[in-house]
Amino acid sequence: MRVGCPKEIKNHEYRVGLTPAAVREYVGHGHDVLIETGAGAGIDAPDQDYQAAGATIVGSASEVFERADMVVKVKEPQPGEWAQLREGQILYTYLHLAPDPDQTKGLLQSGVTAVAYETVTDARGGLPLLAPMSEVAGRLSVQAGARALEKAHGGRGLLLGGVPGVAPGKVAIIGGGVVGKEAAKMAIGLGAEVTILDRSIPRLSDLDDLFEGRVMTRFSTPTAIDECVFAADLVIGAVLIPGASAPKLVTKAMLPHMKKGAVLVDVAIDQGGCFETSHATTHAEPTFEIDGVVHYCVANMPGAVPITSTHALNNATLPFGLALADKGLPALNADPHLLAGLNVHRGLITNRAVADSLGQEFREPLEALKA
Ligand SMILES: NC(=O)C1=CN([C@@H]2O[C@H](COP(=O)(O)OP(=O)(O)OC[C@H]3O[C@@H](n4cnc5c(N)ncnc54)[C@H](O)[C@@H]3O)[C@@H](O)[C@H]2O)C=CC1
Ligand SMILES: CC(=O)C(=O)O
Ligand SMILES: [Mg+2]
Repeated sequence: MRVGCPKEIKNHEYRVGLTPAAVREYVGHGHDVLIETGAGAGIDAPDQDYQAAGATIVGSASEVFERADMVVKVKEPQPGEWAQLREGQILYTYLHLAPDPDQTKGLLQSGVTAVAYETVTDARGGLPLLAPMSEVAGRLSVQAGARALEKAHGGRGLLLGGVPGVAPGKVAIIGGGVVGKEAAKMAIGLGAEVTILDRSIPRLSDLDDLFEGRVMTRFSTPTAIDECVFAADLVIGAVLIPGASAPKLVTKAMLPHMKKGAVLVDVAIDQGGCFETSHATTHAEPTFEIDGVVHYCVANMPGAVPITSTHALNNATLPFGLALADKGLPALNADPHLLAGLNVHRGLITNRAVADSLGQEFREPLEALKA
């Protein structure tokens, strides 16, 4: 198969779909790999490294889209990219379609077969291709929140860890999955007072064991959310219902009851956000303020640390990517976990949560693949 990787074009997105090490594996499996010139610049991987791994460097993204049987990316395709996709081609990347009807329409019209990293599953009920970026974003969320809390950045002017004799800041983390756990580690490391809210009692129990009393856990009800959000200096939104739009757990009406200059970091923004007042921002302009509350809603947080993120992402995407390249569409029939990643195929939506969130028709993926 001919596998292609264009340079990412989203605002301040410096990750790349394939590392030279991944290219070497695809080439070792007998595939041709096309890399857009400069695609690896953000991870300090020049064209020569890709050539040494066996790739062919091409001069433009359009050549990658035109010649590749499978396009490997990081972020959801941008409007100029949808137009270049076609039937019979596989797109392997993050998509986050539930809150994005325009992109969904673009993909449906292209006829492409689109496998979304964020809905591929594993045997333990996890999301193995989302997890590495959730680890990065979870850790970054506290860094971003701490910075936004600085007075010059619009925040309360509070140091999360306090100092001897002065109380630390309070951090409320809504959603105790991968993002929530990593955020908690960082917030504890800074010395903050941390509460994690989740709807899963087994998850709260695991977190309680893991942190040995260093975090408070709360079952996530509207009342518990009110209490924690109103008391917090920093709130991190980290909930997920896989594939679906995020539930709005912090409403606009709650903002006036929060501390002035408190910070909301909505990591779940890529699924539409879990704060009613969130809208996606970019690394160029990451924050905005509503009712005295600073919002940070960057939808590609891991793009800020592309070296760490790209290697972590490739570690996870490589085995499934090789299966797709080796077998083509039958790889989806052969592996229910990879099949769970199929979101769009030849003009059909094949992920139920995506279809339901968008109010569109759902087609069983195995049935769609037969069509
Ligand atoms: N903005 C960015 O750059 C990035 C965003 N993300 C996003 O972060 C979000 C979280 O991802 P993960 O931690 O990997 O998901 P996860 O599935 O590991 O954890 C989500 C948690 O939310 C909990 N939850 C669901 N409904 C809840 C409710 N009403 N109240 C409290 N908890 C609730 C679940 O029980 C689960 O423990 C996702 O939307 C993901 O796409 C991930 C990476 C980067
Ligand atoms: C998961 C995601 O949206 C990201 O890594 O950018
Ligand atoms: Mg995103």
